Amino acid sequence: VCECGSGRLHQHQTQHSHCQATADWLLSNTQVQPTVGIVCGSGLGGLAEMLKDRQVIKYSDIPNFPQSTVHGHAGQLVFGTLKGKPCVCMQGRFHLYEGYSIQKITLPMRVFKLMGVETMIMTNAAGGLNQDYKVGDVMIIKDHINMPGFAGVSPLTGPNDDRFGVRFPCMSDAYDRELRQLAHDVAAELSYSDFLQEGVYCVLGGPSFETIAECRLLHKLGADAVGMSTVHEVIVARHAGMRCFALSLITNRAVMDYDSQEKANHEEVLEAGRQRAEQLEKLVSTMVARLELNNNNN
Ligand SMILES: O=P(O)(O)O[C@H]1O[C@H](CO)[C@@H](O)[C@H]1O
Ligand SMILES: Nc1nc2[nH]cnc2c(=O)[nH]1
Repeated sequence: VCECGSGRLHQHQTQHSHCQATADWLLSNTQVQPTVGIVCGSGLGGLAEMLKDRQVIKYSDIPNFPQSTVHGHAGQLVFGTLKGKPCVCMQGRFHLYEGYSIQKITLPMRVFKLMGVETMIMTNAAGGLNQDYKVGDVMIIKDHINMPGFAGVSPLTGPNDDRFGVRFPCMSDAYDRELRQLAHDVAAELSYSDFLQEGVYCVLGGPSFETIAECRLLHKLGADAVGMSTVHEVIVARHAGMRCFALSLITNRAVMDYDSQEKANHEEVLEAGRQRAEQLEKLVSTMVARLELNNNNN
C-alpha cells in the first residue's frame, strides 16, 4: 500500500523512495555493481546465460518488483559480468497488457539507474511491417512511435521527480547514435550485415496482435516493426539520463494483405527467437565488450 496515505496501490509506488529501497536491497544481495542493464525480449532470455559468475534473484524475492506472467519471460534478474563488464539482465520484462500500471512496468529502469547502470540495452520480438524485412532479421531501433503516448498513456505521467530527470525530456536522441554505429560495425565484422536492418519501432498496448487495417496504417505512418514493449522502458531510462540501445528481432511478418492465410501467434514468435538467438547474443556481447563506460549523454 502506498505511503501517500490514500491506502491504495498506485503510481506513487514507483517513486524515489521505493526505487531506492529496491536498489539498496539488490546491492546488498549481490556482489555485482552493474553499469550495463540488459532487458531480454520474448524468447531471447538466453542472453542472460552468457553472464559469468552469475547470481540469480527471482522477481518474487525482490521488494516492489512485479512478477513475469508471459511465456518466454523467466521472471528473474541475473547479475554477473559480460566480457568483463558488470551487468544486470532482466530475464523477463513487464508489459502493459499484463495489467500492471505503466509506472510499474518501468520501475526496473529507475532501480537500475540508482544501482549505477549507465547504459541500457533492450531486445524485443516484433512483427515486421517493412516489406523488405524477413523473419530472422535483426533491426536496430533508430526511433520509435509511442502510440499509447498519443492517448496520454506515459510512464512519466504524474508529478515529476527532478531527482530522476526533467519534466519534459527530449526524445529525438533516444537511441544512442554511437551505440547504433557500434552495432553496425560489430555486425559487419561478424558477417551479420545481410540480416541487419535499422528502423522505427511502434509500440501498441496489445495483447491482441494487429488487424490487417492496423498493420497497413502503422506502415503508412512510418513504422518498420511493431510490438508491445521497450518504448516505455526507453522513455524512463532516457528521462533518468541512461544511454539506450535497442534491437528488435523480426519474428513474423505483419499481415498486410486480405488474401493472406498467415496468422500471428506467440509460438511462432518464440521459435524465431530460438533460430536467431545465438547470433543476437554474439552481437550484443561483442558490443558490450567494446562499451566505453562514462556516460556523457545525459
Ligand atoms: O516485446 P517482447 O517482450 O519481446 O514481446 C513481444 O512478444 C509478445 C507477443 O508474441 C509481446 O509481448 C511482444 O511485445
Ligand atoms: N504487436 C505485435 N507484437 C509482436 N511481437 C512479436 N510479433 C509481434 C507482432 O506482430 N505484433
